[in-house]
Amino acid sequence: MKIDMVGISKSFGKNHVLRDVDFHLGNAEVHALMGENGAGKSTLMNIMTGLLKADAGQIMVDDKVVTFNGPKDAEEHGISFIHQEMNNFGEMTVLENMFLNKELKKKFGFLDESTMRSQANSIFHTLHISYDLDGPIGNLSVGAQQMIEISKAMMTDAKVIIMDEPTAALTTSEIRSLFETVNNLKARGVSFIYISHRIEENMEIADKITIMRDGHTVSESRISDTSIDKIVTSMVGRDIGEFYPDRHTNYGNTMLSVSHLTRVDKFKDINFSVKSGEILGFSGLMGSGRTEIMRAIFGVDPIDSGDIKIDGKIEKILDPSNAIKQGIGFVTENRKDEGLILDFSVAENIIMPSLQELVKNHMIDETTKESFVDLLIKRLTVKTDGQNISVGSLSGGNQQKVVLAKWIGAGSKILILDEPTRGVDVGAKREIYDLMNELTDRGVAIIMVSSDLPEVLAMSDRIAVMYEGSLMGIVDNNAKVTESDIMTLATGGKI
Ligand SMILES: Nc1ncnc2c1ncn2[C@@H]1O[C@H](COP(=O)(O)OP(=O)(O)OP(=O)(O)O)[C@@H](O)[C@H]1O
Repeated sequence: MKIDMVGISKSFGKNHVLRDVDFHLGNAEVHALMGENGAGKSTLMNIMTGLLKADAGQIMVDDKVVTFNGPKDAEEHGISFIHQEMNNFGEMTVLENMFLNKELKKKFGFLDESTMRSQANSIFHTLHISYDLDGPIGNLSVGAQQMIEISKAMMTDAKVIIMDEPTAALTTSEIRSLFETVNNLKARGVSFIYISHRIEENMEIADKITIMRDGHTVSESRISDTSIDKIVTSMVGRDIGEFYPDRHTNYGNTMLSVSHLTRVDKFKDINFSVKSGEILGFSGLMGSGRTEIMRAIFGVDPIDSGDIKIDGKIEKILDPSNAIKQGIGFVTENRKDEGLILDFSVAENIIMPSLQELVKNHMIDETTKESFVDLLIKRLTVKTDGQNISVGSLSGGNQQKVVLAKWIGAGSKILILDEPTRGVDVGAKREIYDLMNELTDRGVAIIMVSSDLPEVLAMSDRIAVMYEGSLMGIVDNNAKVTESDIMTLATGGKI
């Protein structure tokens, strides 16, 4: 099936998000869609799937003009959207999730469980996967849940599958099996629209690539006719030079140290420290306990034993407000649930941990607040229509920048960044790396949890590697350390 979108425009109020955009998806084709945060990719896809209505333009399926009044219309044409935040109900079983709102019934309204089971198993068979249909879906890894989403799409006989940042939370081997599945389905005639900020992956999996900038399509090319440099330049409209800035280090005192930190079933006997001016990378597979350690340090989860020292003094951090008082900031990996209040404005979110400094005579000093927020929005180049619009209406990458702005504004001395560049475009990534350098130059201690190995190797001064709740080692990062050394430790091996 092929889809052509022609002359698509869309505005939200005064914000012209898409202007006369063309997008062409061929039959049995993997088509990468790239562009900076806020370029309009999700909006375009929301129009293709009937979630939003375009102000102008046409959608054609196999050369026939179609009108989608809602997601059901698009689904009936075989178009399926797998969102980044999957809408699974963790307590429900795999089978229940797969047939949610699409339950098969026998006569008299009884559930036709055996047919549902055999349909689910037959899709699994096609995709060469196998999961326990009766286990809670919440117990599966993100990668496995993604496979279930693809299975769901296949059950609706999808001919076009749109994936938004599908590999952001996947391990290397899960990425391999996802790619295998995509190629497998492509061979059966399914097309994919693949939205990802990871250029190397796009080059590997896609046949074609469309690049958007500021609500326009700037180029469409075959992958074989383009290069990483060309893609980056057309995305940001300029040459950004190297991906990673140089690190120059000048350490001060130890700012944070933990000894024998243990939380039963999550992590055990963790010992490490981080100095002022240092970036300590935290590597490890999904579920290895990295985020759990950070949550405990920030007082979100309790610890069972061990000590946390700040500036050489043992501190009991019982909740996040204690942690903030101790100068700790936490950019969470899960910005939607923990990092931001989506209905609140950009300004309200940014000032949250800094309220005390902005209050004069029991009132927020509005002028100081405005210039404080404005400075941070400019510093982090947050693309927003103003500081008073709701954070929920920003694009994903810009929401991430707001979380960063919040903690930088709070003047944190110890900054924990959990997957700080997930979902962030290349240009903005570079800005975040520059910012990390600037913060460490000012004496901030940074702990960076990241699943992006090139990023860990480029930006960390030392790298701590976790495996199944244990710290396997902390390596000094020098030119000799390789991705495969880190992977060896992360999978329980020794180097
Ligand atoms: N419901 C909405 N109301 C108001 N503005 C919106 C809404 N949805 C999107 N926007 C705006 O449209 C612009 C494009 O957003 P979109 O999510 O399409 O970008 P994107 O290219 O997918 O970005 P990212 O890579 O960060 O996910 C942004 O400026 C965003 O603030």
